Amino acid sequence: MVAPPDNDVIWARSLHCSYSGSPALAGVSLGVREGEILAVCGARGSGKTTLLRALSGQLVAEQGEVWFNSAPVHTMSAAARERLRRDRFGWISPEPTLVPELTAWENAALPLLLRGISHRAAKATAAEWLERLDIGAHARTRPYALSQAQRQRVATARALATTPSVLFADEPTATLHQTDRAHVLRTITAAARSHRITVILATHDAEVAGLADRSITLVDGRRVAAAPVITEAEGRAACSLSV
Ligand SMILES: Nc1ncnc2c1ncn2[C@@H]1O[C@H](COP(=O)(O)OP(=O)(O)OP(=O)(O)O)[C@@H](O)[C@H]1O
Repeated sequence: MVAPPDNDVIWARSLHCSYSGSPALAGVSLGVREGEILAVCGARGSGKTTLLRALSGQLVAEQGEVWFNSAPVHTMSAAARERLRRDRFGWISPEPTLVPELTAWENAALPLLLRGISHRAAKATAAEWLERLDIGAHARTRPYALSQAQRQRVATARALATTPSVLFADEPTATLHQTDRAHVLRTITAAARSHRITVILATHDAEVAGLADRSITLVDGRRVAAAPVITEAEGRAACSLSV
């Protein structure tokens, strides 16, 4: 087994995943440096979600390796992978999944409470992130009384409140309108830069990918050539391969 390079926080080699025999990932390798924002571009069904799930230990690839720092995720027990996800990773889905019985701040504080942080500290941190996402006024509101866009802001606050080592963001703004999209993305990228959070961002949107430091592109579960993203126009070029 070859150990990953020291400066990669996530490193994967030759990942193969399939669903009922049909391949979703066919030999994807990548490395992500600490504090880097990496966009995973690709059309619908190209394997972005599967890649994020494999990298975050939600699923174990049939073949290949995933390392988090110097820890081999692919050989961990299910319980160890769950602890890793709880303690070191954050996750944002395209559709916000909040606990309906809890208020916005309780939802945002939940991962902190699961990590054993005091109620008072968890509440203060959650409140701070809700403010940053411009949803502080609704801290005591339950999800049913919030709009989809407001719920996604709460889910984003929840993912950032723990300042995870790695944030996996799967099409985090896919269901949002332009203004909400820009604000949520700005908050994610600003948080990543100020707290050195590594972000792996799945998107089919070239403008979103343009905010990343670098992008890779998937086509049918394989990586195709991708250029570093320096400007929005270049991001568009890198992603246009897949659309
Ligand atoms: N739970 C599942 N059962 C069966 N097939 C699946 C499942 N999840 C994904 N697939 C298939 O695996 C392939 C990769 O899907 P994946 O969701 O990883 O791609 P994606 O790029 O994230 O797409 P999208 O943008 O639609 O989320 C697709 O062909 C998809 O139909």
